[in-house]
Amino acid sequence: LTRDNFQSGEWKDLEFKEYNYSAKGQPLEGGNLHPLLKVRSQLKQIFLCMGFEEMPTNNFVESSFWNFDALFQPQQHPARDSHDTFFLETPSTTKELPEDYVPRVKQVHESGGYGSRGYAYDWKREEANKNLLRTHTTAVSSRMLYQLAQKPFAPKKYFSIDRVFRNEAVDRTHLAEFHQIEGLVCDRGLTLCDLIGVLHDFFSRLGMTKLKFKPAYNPYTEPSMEIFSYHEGFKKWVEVGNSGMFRPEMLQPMGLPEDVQVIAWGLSLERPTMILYGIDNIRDLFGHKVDL
Ligand SMILES: COC[C@@H]1[C@H](c2ccc(C#Cc3ccccc3)cc2)[C@@H]2CN(C(=O)Nc3ccc(OC4CC4)cc3)C[C@@H](O)[C@@H](O)CN12
Repeated sequence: LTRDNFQSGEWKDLEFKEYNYSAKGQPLEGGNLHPLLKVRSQLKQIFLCMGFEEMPTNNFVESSFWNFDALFQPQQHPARDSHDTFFLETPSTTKELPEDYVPRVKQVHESGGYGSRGYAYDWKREEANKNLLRTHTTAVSSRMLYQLAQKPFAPKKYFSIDRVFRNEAVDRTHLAEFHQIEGLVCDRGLTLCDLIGVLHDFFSRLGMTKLKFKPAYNPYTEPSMEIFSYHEGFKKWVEVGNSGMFRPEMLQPMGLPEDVQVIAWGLSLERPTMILYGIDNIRDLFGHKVDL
């Protein structure tokens, strides 16, 4: 039956078969949410249920100052080399740094303070001005903690889940960029026990109830711990993240009260997604399939 033969009246001389009301319709090809986005919203819900606020991470470009110097990461540290970090050509430098804070960062790098000996080198403003693609969301954490220090102190719990960029060799499980997940708690009198406790709470919400911790090193946390979880499926311990207590050399120059500590941890979004979805090549997570 068409519009034409209906309007012309031709339909009266035509023969039509019975309408089959139980015929199945065409399968609807709806879209699917991307696995990364599904795991990201699951993790966001976990943080929100734990009372954490999301940090604003909508700046991929960062200054070396917030990405490294504010975190007490020395200017000669290998991670600051262009072999590990993507530096920008245009705009190559930032002009906006808090001029009252920069001298305190310079001082703590050069001669320490707050019980630290510092690194005894000439800290250069030009190095701190260099723009880069942030290598970790801890750059955002440093900005947020500095802002927190500019107001009368109130405890805070922050989280971030966003893209970070590292100039590293790519392989089956590593790309030059990945999504970092980071949580931090800022309060008076926090200890390593509080860090271990919040890690058990967080990872238990991901089904990981058997954790163990190994001493580690980060330039901006002391003590630091690698986090391992026993994977019943693989029957082995899997490294599921890194954590630590931000150093006084990072927190004190910001102006946070002396009795305030910050515990923090991080993991990637790709690793849990690949394991949860049984994906063994990270390229299968992104775009067209490139068989190497
Ligand atoms: C360039 O590598 C960095 C990335 C990424 C990572 C590592 C450290 C941090 C951090 C931090 C930090 C530390 C102190 C203070 C603030 C932030 C963030 C991401 C993962 C961190 N890792 C990681 O995600 N592993 C992981 C996480 C969850 C998971 O869930 C499965 C369902 C069971 C499985 C695995 C550990 C390793 O994969 C590691 O080899 C790769 N790491």
